[in-house]
Amino acid sequence: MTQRFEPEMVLIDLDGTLVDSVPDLAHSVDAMMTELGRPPHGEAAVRNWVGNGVERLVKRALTGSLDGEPAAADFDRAYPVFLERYAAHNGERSRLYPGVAEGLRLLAARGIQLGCVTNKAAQFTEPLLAALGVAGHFGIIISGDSLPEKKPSPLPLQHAAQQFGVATSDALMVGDSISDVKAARAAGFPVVCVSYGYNHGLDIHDAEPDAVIDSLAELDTMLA
Ligand SMILES: O=C(O)COP(=O)(O)O
Ligand SMILES: [Mg+2]
Repeated sequence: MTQRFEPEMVLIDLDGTLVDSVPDLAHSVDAMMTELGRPPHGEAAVRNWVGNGVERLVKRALTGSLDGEPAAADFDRAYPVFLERYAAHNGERSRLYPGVAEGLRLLAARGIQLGCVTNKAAQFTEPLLAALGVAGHFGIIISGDSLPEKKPSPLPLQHAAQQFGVATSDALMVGDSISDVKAARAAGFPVVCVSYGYNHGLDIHDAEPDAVIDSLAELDTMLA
């Protein structure tokens, strides 16, 4: 039986859900690596490293591993280079995934309140949403550094629900990664994941979201 949802508010993740931002992130990571005199990683590696914020991305690039901790001096040298490169190139090669523009329109047409909850730093989130022409859909935008904790903490989701005056049971989280599922579960939100995003190279079905969709437009078929 198809799962049915009846949300008053839908919170949507950014990287890997609304936007394929890896081309710009990988370009900036590789520009940083080159500037540090180190070999570039390429898009395929960077794709598995996105989703826990830009600091963690830079640490992953420096160590070549998901949980690696570089020497503080290496990080302090690399991080500002990455920030400067990404600020200059954010949005250039990034695109909305197919079905996103239509999916947002369908949600808005139902009168559902929309928020964007991302681990991306605020300095990059707002220009990216604006450049892709979708910023106006979101009544709230919560970035990775907007609050003391980011996903997988439930805090950003709880904060958005509170701002909209919506009970967590009347909310829905839509994301692409295990962090979105963990944050939603901890906040008491139902959660739907997209099949196409970034989940550190793992199948998102293994995280056991309530449903998996192949495009944001497909969500409309699951709403009561
Ligand atoms: O890792 C990031 O910077 C952003 O990730 P998110 O939009 O998928 O939360
Ligand atoms: Mg994501």
